[in-house]
Amino acid sequence: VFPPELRFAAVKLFNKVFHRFSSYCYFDITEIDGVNTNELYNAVQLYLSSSASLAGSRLSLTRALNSSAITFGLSNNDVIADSFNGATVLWEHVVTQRQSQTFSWRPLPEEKRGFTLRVRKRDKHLVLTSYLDFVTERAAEIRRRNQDRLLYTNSRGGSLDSRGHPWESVPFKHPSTFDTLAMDPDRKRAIMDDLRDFADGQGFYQKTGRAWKRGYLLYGPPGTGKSSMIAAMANFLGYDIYDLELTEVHTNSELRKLLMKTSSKSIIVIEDIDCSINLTNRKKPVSGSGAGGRSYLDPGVSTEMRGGSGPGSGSGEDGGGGNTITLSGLLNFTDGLWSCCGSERIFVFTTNHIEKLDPALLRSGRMDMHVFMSYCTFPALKILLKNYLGHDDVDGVVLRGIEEVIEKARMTPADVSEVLIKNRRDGAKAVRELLEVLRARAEAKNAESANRKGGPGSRKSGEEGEEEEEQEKRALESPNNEGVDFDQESCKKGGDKDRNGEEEEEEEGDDDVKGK
Ligand SMILES: Nc1ncnc2c1ncn2[C@@H]1O[C@H](COP(=O)(O)OP(=O)(O)OP(=O)(O)O)[C@@H](O)[C@H]1O
Ligand SMILES: [Mg+2]
Repeated sequence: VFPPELRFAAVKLFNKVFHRFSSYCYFDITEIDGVNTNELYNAVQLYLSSSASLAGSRLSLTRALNSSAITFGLSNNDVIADSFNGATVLWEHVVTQRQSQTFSWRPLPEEKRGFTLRVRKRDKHLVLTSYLDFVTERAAEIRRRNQDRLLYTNSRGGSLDSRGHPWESVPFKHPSTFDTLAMDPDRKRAIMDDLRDFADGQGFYQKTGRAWKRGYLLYGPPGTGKSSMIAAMANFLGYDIYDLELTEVHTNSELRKLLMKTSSKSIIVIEDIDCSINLTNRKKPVSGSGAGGRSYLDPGVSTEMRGGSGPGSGSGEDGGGGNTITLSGLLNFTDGLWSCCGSERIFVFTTNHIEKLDPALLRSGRMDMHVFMSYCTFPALKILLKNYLGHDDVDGVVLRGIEEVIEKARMTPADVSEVLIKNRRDGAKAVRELLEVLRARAEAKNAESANRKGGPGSRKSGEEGEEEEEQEKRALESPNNEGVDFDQESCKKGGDKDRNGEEEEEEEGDDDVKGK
């Protein structure tokens, strides 16, 4: 009856009058904004999934790729109220059919989805300044919690994937936690506290002008739980892991690019740092680098490096021809200007031979914590018993026997685990056998040291002895030896001076000496 223009004008007028007298204003958050996905839409959806979980009348359930958790969401055209700092807001999930004739460069979903947020006009400012930020932050947190952690690797030798990413990822499902990690409970607690302080330390790092990152150096014999510790750290903090294979990285700039593509809240791991990097003189590209180029750090070269590897030396040079990673490149990677693109990152280096590392890597502030992973101690053994047998109330006599010999036997937690796994169905037998093995080992060690005192001719007693002898020899030969001690000294001093309450664990220094 009415001409369309008149109808349109009437609706417009009505809306205007309605809005003038209404005490609410409305915000539309559509799923697709032009051609881009609207991040805020996803954030709101996730946020509501946590608060809506029980209050809503009708909920939709989703499970994301790689996730083990189910999230709740608002169903189509359903409404839910939320409150924030005294303001009440109303969310409506609006779903309409999309007209099919619209042209688009990329296929759009058939439904047009969006959230409409209704707020009182007087709360508008609060909502725009704080509430939406709060929603976005909460969503990020939920996303992290729901998503299984990822383990990234750069093992493709520098090639990029279809999205231009140098890292490849798989879901990270390592079951190691600090509960199952066998080590001295006090040291374990200290590490957990340190990690917790780090994760909560945004304000501290801001205030002190430090990049929000932390370095851990885990060292000790094979099978003492260095890799397990890294997994436990990731599970404890809920961080992703970037396992950096240095032999696959060819230049310093490649290394920098890899770093730039890591996300915050992650652990960047370089395992066996002493073997995986060919630390070379900056001006002398070494042909042996690359996939097969695993070589031990040459002490001569490292001495040469030491002169030029002070804090200021790592200023981004790509080693002459630019085809090899240098120590300075690595140092830049860990604590140059580039290390702070992104934040909240932990660097973990592991090594079986700390004495082979260049002092520049060990200097204070670079690797904040030096953690010695030692042979199995009695408290650590108790944790292993609990892990593998389900309890640690073992026959008192056997337990005392074990306590007596365990330090002398110098068995790694991996070796102890092996014995326990083999007999895990029969706990009593497992510990009896463990005691036997420990005694045999302790005796062997005793005999060995007696032989050693007897002179060089009588030294070679089995593989073990040889290996230990080898290690010892290397430790003696290594010019970095004083470097380590000096470093730890300066670490402690640095801790007093500028790292308020973040000082090293003193006992590690002692352990370190013991370890050699
Ligand atoms: N401290 C420990 N607590 C619990 N389990 C341990 C511990 N140390 C070793 N293990 C067991 O031994 C196995 C090997 O340990 P892991 O890989 O962590 O050793 P590692 O120190 O990284 O050795 P490597 O130096 O050879 O890399 C693990 O699968 C784990 O089950
Ligand atoms: Mg390991």
